[in-house]
Amino acid sequence: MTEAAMKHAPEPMLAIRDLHAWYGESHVLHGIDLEVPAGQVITLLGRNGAGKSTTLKSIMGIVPRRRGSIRLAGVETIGLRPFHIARHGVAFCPEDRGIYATLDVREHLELPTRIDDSGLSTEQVLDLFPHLRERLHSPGTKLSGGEQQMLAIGRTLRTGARLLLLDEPTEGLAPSIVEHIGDTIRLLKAQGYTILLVEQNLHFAMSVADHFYLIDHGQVTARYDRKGIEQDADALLARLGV
Ligand SMILES: Nc1ncnc2c1ncn2[C@@H]1O[C@H](COP(=O)(O)OP(=O)(O)OP(=O)(O)O)[C@@H](O)[C@H]1O
Repeated sequence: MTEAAMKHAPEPMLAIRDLHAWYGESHVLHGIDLEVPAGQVITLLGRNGAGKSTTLKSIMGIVPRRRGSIRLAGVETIGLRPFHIARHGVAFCPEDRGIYATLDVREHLELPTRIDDSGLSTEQVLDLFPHLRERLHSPGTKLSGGEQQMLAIGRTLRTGARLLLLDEPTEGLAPSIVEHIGDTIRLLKAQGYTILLVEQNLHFAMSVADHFYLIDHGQVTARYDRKGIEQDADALLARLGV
């Protein structure tokens, strides 16, 4: 690309450079570099403990100590607090889904802070996940794992965020529900959302993602496009230990 073309290239939705993160004395990310272009689905793959969740949490600013650069649509956020980072249009679905016993489905959907008016209404979320409409007054923890995951994703869509960070959305779910989550991710992508996904299920990841990063010991050790991941899938499955 010429210098002039580079000047006019749009900033990626998310650009991470030389990201380090620590829990107390424990140094767990060792210079992560990654880019998430707007409108794409990117998956982080890696063994347990590799640093995938910590990468997502670092983007949200909820890791105690981090260093490097995390730019959201060109804006540096490494020094910002979580609330301010969220206002730049990013929302996080944690691995434990963050669903409460004391709130019912409707309350979970009415609780999120809206960053602007582009967030879905509760009705629009219920149209996307009709199962939830039938469970509107059920306490969050009485829902099945799949319903909890739909609620966790639905809650992020209420905020108006356009970059969604999903941590292992298919973990522990039955195949038909995994398929529904896959359909939802493809639909969100078609609607222009950008998604950064952590996933252990390689076949699921291959069915939704455009690009893949392999994380090992807090570093990116490989990058694949769709074609590359298909060619390397068997070796990768052995490497991931799944
Ligand atoms: N709150 C914490 N306090 C201390 N160490 C932590 C904490 N959370 C994670 N770690 C450690 O940081 C490293 C990276 O963990 P992380 O959860 O990011 O890995 P992961 O790739 O997401 O794997 P998993 O699927 O097991 O969550 C691991 O060694 C883990 O034990």
